[in-house]
Amino acid sequence: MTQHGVVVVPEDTVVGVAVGRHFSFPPPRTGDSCKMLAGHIDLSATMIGSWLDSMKASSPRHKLVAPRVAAAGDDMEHDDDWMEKHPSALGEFETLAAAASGKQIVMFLDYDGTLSPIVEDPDSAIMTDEMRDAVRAVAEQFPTAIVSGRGRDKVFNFVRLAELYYAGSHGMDIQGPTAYSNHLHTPNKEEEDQTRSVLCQPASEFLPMIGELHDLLVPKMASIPGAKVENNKFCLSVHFRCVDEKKWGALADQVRSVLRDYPRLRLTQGRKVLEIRPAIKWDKGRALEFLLGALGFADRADVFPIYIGDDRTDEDAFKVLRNRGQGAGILVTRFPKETLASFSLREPAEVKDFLRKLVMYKS
Ligand SMILES: O=P(O)(O)OC[C@H]1O[C@H](O[C@H]2O[C@H](CO)[C@@H](O)[C@H](O)[C@H]2O)[C@H](O)[C@@H](O)[C@@H]1O
Repeated sequence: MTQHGVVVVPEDTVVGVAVGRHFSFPPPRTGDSCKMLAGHIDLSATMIGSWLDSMKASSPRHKLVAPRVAAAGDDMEHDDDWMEKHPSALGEFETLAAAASGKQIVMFLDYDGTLSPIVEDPDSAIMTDEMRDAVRAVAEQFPTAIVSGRGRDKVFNFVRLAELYYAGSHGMDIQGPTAYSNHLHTPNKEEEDQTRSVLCQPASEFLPMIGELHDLLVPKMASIPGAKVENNKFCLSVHFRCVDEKKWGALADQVRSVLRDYPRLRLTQGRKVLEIRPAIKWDKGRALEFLLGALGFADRADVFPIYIGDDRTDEDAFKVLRNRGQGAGILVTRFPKETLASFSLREPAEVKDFLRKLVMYKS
């Protein structure tokens, strides 16, 4: 839906799922599911008339109850159905491993809600040492990238693994590893230099505009208790997780009034956050494609990208995998959600278990 020239996309909206009747993996290269979720436009069409409704819709209340933890009286019918279409990547690990067999796995990991649990204060979303060890072990086996809405430096400071690729600002700020990694099985200088030189910043011209908008929004948001503006370099996040629901309308109005003067920026909605970013054709899916190309896998049939993420912005990457007919998208969620991912995991702890299992399988 477009409101005053700004596109708003609900991120956590709980909707009915119509992605085929049964789980099929690998997913079809092109199919109804891709058409249904083609970009943000279809989804916005399901939105209820206003920003406020959209923000409220981003607070799902029905938790996903997987069969293994079902309690008496739980509404199992919907969950069973959803789980059948998006089975646990842990439960179906053998299926996934069989599909990846003989192929080069490339791992893509979202940060918030995937490697660290969602917390109230965005600056406190730390990653546990156990999770860091699991990611480090994966990166020893496969090329591994962090793909986040956060600024690249900020997400690096949380993850602190120099051997990874980082794609910050929703993929608009990409940099290769700054330390050698074992997955480069031929550690010659030329190859290492090539890897380190990977850099892509398709929205660099927007940097002054984003800075200007940040300086305008901070004093406006100061009047709304609990609101927080986060500078993610090529994007901005306006957090409302700690804002009284009665003030959400005022917050949305303030953001909308400021954005009216910036037609080259667009708005999406994440988990209790409004995300402002350049209106260019670049997203986490494009970042995934760029990195596969930089790694030399653009046209290779023997590559198996795995993308794990929890948010609406990760759907762009799941869609790329569907369109390529390659790899596996894994959605981290406790709620049944419309998604193009093939598998699911319920929380970061399960992501950690999955990463560990993958490392053990490959060693
Ligand atoms: O792509 P991601 O790495 O998932 O980044 C998306 C947004 O994540 C962060 O916000 C979310 O996590 C916070 C910490 O748990 C939470 O407080 C907030 O409500 C969530 O929306 C990050 O702070 C944002 O800048 C990112 O856009």
